[in-house]
Amino acid sequence: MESEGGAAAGPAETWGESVLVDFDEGVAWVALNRPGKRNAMNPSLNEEMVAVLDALEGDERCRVLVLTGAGDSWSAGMDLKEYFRDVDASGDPALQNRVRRTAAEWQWRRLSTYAKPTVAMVNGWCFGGAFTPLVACDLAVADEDARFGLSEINWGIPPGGVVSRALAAAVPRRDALYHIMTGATFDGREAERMRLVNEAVPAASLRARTRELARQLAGMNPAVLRAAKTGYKLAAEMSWDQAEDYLYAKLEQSQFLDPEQGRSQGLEQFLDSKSYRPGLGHYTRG
Ligand SMILES: CC(C)(COP(=O)(O)OP(=O)(O)OC[C@H]1O[C@@H](n2cnc3c(N)ncnc32)[C@H](O)[C@@H]1OP(=O)(O)O)[C@@H](O)C(=O)NCCC(=O)NCCSC(=O)/C=C/c1ccc(O)cc1
Repeated sequence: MESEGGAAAGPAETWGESVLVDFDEGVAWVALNRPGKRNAMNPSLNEEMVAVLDALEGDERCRVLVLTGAGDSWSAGMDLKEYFRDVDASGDPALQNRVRRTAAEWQWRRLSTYAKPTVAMVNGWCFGGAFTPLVACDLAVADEDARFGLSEINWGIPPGGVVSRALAAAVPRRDALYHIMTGATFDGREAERMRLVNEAVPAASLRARTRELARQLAGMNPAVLRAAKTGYKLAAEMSWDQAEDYLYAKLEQSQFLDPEQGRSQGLEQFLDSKSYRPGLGHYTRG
């Protein structure tokens, strides 16, 4: 994968056959790599992605993870042949359970509470099951001409896995039901309007804008970022009383786990040395 902004990225590492990882200044660019199949997610790609997420969690070269697709697709969703027809043909319920579990394992279970910030860079086709990792990523930037669709209804199934659950968490009800029920495609601009992605940009600036965002996150306090994003996501499922207790616990946990003691630095630099204003920017990490 080419790099922008003058930074030389190393050669992309392959993880098995279906995933590429390219490290560049604290950002791991993870590309689903079945461009000939529009990056449809088959069981072996799903297994590789579980391994990639595991490996990058402990890899210092990855401070932020960007999830994208090789070629002109982000992902055409689940592989209709290998994930559905071949598994049906096996007649093996245990196999079906295993492939479903592996897909869920990376597409939302690990990704949605990943220890590091995650950004989806939607560079093209995005269908069906691909909405799950898209919503699981913390932030998303799309090519304004990328095409999205909940195509399940077009080939005779309701959305499966947790696709509808992910939509309920991310987009307004009218938009979700319209697209679930019609299967109509929409572009990156429309995805931005319904807040499925943070922003949609022209293809020519997609990587540069994603890189800028990822680099910003890579420069921030990782312990506090982790507590902030996980706290938001999990508290959304709780009662207010539970959320208050949990978020205070999260706050105290982040101080305990933060080797740079960002809170003390932040208070000192504002109240004593008066070197910054928290309302307008960050403390300087020392
Ligand atoms: C508009 C596409 C994305 C691109 O069109 P194209 O650029 O003209 O490309 P082709 O259609 O010629 O596809 C190129 C190759 O990729 C293959 N391919 C292209 N998407 C695919 C594909 N999803 N599968 C399996 N081969 C494919 C396609 O068969 C073909 O293979 P080959 O003939 O060997 O070259 C088109 O391929 C397309 O409509 N793909 C299917 C999109 C789609 O409906 N995806 C499935 C959504 S449903 C879903 O994800 C389910 C979620 C779910 C989750 C969890 C659960 O437990 C249960 C359900």
